[in-house]
Amino acid sequence: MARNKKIIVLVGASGSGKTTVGNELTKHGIVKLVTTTTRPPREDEVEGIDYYFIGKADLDPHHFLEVTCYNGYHYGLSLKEIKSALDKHELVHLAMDKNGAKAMKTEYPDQCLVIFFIISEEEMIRRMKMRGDCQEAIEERVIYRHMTNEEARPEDADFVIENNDLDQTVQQILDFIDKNK
Ligand SMILES: Nc1nc2c(ncn2[C@@H]2O[C@H](COP(=O)(O)OP(=O)(O)O)[C@@H](O)[C@H]2O)c(=O)[nH]1
Ligand SMILES: Nc1ncnc2c1ncn2[C@@H]1O[C@H](COP(=O)(O)OP(=O)(O)O)[C@@H](O)[C@H]1O
Repeated sequence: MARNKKIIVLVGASGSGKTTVGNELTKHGIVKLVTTTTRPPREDEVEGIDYYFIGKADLDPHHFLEVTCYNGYHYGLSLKEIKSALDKHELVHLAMDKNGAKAMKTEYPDQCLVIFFIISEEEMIRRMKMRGDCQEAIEERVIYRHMTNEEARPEDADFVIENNDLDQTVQQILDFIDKNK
């Protein structure tokens, strides 16, 4: 695949801002890759925009570049989604956990740029509350953070950022992408 194509992978704990920053990147013309999940949709999530929502029985791993299990649900990037996007676009982005980022780095070593968001536990909880997550979901994600050492920078991160000021974060990421084109 052409080296000038770039896949921006946003990684970080729940509430760190992957979705919000991803939406801003979309506004800047960077196309979002929509992944598939067995998790039920949140109130404001839209099929085909946030995720492709499917039942567990419908997830055939042969159709996916990778599948991860996060907090009891499966998530995966379909081969169809990535192939069709990379045929048409130079620059794409998506949010993934660390397993997904590793798989993408292995598959697309020259194209993949992993951006890792640092967030304290206190701020993560505050933001999940602000997003409207229920207490149970928040507790599950905090436990998941502890169990998986989610806050540790992944070894394959290309850029690490504290998403405090959204506009600043987006600009820093756009600058980083420009430098690595
Ligand atoms: N490996 C992998 N991770 C994914 C994929 N899609 C989403 N994720 C990640 O799965 C985790 C859980 O996502 P979600 O339930 O939407 O929770 P959120 O992080 O609180 O918004 C997040 O770290 C997502 O970035 C995928 O296709 N593959
Ligand atoms: N830089 C920021 N400052 C303040 N709030 C933010 C910032 N980035 C995101 N948020 C808010 O934090 C919450 C969680 O963000 P979200 O993008 O859903 O995180 P993630 O996709 O990583 O789980 C949302 O309510 C969002 O509006």
